[in-house]
Amino acid sequence: MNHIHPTPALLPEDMADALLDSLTQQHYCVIDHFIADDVMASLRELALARQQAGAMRQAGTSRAAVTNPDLRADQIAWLDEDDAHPAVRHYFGLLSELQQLLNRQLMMGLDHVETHFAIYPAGSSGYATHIDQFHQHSPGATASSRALTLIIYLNEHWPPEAGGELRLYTGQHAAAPLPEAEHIDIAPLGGRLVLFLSDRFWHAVRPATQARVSVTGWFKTR
Ligand SMILES: O=C(O)CCC(=O)C(=O)O
Ligand SMILES: [Fe+2]
Repeated sequence: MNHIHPTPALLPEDMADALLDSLTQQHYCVIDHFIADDVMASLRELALARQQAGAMRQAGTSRAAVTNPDLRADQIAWLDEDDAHPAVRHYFGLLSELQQLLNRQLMMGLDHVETHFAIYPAGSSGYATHIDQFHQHSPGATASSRALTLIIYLNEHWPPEAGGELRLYTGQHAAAPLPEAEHIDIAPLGGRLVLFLSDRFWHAVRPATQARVSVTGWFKTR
């Protein structure tokens, strides 16, 4: 297993500045190498081990009220803040620093986070265009709303032809935009962080030829 050495500040200052600038200006941000390779490898290993152990289940969508792999092909496993695994502790440490930073600098009023691993199997259709706010919450979660979506990709090798991009629609739309509406495509490169305001961005996961591994979270207000 990988050895993880937490430092007093898990989030370097230049990274924090870039993140704040980008979030302020665009309401989303993409930060490469947000987590170190050893942390990524360790989280990835853990996600795959949970899958092997049968601890992941087919994700659902609230709209369909049932699992429907045509809408959403991923399997998920929720993460517990009390998990003693070093990589999970490191991850929650990062989230906590991030939450404090955003509350201090942008007054976001973030109260807590819910987070899960996600694995889209090789050859998956991805995740249809949606907004995160109206989704089913984790068992036992409160009805408070999702304010900020966070995704960290855990893919060691991801060639462009593998697809699987996160398609983020940059315009504001009352209903799901057409596939080619103004957007950016973000490749799920290992260590990359994506943050966006949960109630603002329609987004989709493009079909992928390889298994696509990530950890996704939502910071919620009270
Ligand atoms: O993995 C991604 O890039 C996005 C996942 C997503 O949209 C979700 O889980 O709600
Ligand atoms: Fe989403």
